Amino acid sequence: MDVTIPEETLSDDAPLFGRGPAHAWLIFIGSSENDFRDAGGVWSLDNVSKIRFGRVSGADLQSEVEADELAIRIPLGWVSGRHAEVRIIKSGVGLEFDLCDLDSRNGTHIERQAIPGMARLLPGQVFEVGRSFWMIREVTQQDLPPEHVRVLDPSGTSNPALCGIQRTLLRLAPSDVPLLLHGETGTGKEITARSVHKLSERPGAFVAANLAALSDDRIDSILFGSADEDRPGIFEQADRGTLFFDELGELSPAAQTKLHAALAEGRVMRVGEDQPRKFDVRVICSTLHDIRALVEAGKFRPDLYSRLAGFHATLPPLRRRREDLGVLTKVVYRSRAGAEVKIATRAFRRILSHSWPFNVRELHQTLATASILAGTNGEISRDLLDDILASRRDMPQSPESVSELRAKLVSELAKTGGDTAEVARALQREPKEIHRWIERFEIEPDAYR
Ligand SMILES: Nc1ncnc2c1ncn2[C@@H]1O[C@H](COP(=O)(O)OP(=O)(O)OP(=O)(O)O)[C@@H](O)[C@H]1O
Repeated sequence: MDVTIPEETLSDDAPLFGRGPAHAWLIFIGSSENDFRDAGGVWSLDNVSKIRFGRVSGADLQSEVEADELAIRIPLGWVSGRHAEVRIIKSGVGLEFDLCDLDSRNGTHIERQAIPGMARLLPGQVFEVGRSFWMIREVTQQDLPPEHVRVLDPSGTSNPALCGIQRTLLRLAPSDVPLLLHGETGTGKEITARSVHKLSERPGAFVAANLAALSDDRIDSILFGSADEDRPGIFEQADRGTLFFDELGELSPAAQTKLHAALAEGRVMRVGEDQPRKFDVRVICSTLHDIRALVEAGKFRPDLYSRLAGFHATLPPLRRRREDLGVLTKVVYRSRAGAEVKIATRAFRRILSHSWPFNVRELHQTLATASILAGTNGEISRDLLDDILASRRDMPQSPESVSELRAKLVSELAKTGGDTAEVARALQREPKEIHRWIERFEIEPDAYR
């Protein structure tokens, strides 16, 4: 089957060409044949002009640098003794990579296409050497090994952009600098916020709030608490801890004003009380939207933005960090199914070529379902994955029929001028759900503005 990888998945590296001295990493995505052992390994290619791939006996992947050659020895029977090599050429525009098959028994592939002897390999492309999967990434500077950031991300990352973000977040974690985490749904914004809170060693609680789902009249009691009910608001609950606001870009103007006032004053009054209460919170916000664009469009208060975005990080979508798919697959299906489930190599190729529009959450759910449905031999097959991914295309879990739902969504978008927060309120749904439907139906909310 022909698979075309969207160009977007490769583009991480493109802007780096021509920007000073080029550096690159070789990344081992992993192999389902040995349960993703050593997946996520990274080698710097500084001073390396050739990478040689061949087989080794035993269980461990081995590597050795000799002069300017990096020898990678893979413990898989599918790999030939001398299987393939990558020649690295320094050119005026940066680094260039030629992948050569050395007459191997099982061939060498780039994005699932067998290469005819030799082919140009682009950074960000997945290449396959005897059922083991690899990638080269160009990086702007000689970077720290990704092991240094594993403490923040439970599964670790070998993606240079995400390594950089996580390194910065690690350094900022013990401070009270407010963080704004931007990214598509399911990219791990909340999980990142929780990790930052854990590392901050702030003694208070981590409190997650979604103000976008609330009507303006309920916001006061949620933010500030209620004297009648003797209930603290979220600022009090998160005192000396971390307050996580989900979906910042969906805040109504009234909610923005209240939030700004509370943060500026550092104290709140419960509804029905006239005694101010001080709080000390570290704020982390997440958003699907480009808040700076909302500020420029006059839809988000600039003073609130500047108060919340001490550091603004954009978490990459899964399709732009395919080097992490081996590690993420291993972590996810192990935690769901224990060690007894295996993934067929054909199924892992499917995982590598799927675009994962709902990111890590979609990968989690797909593998969780697949682990349960895996046949009596305990193997997740390519056909099973295809069936699960195809079933998702059909519709969100909802009692309404697809056409009814779509019609309602379009009509509310038209009524509200494309205001998704308003649509969520009108349809009594979470804004996140509205965004998932919009993506699923490929609707362009801007067209209704
Ligand atoms: N690096 C990761 N390792 C393991 N699991 C992850 C990782 N990133 C995300 N997940 C999983 O993906 C799911 C979504 O993560 P999370 O809720 O943090 O995403 P989000 O970006 O906040 O999504 P949304 O915008 O829809 O709220 C969770 O089940 C989480 O466990």
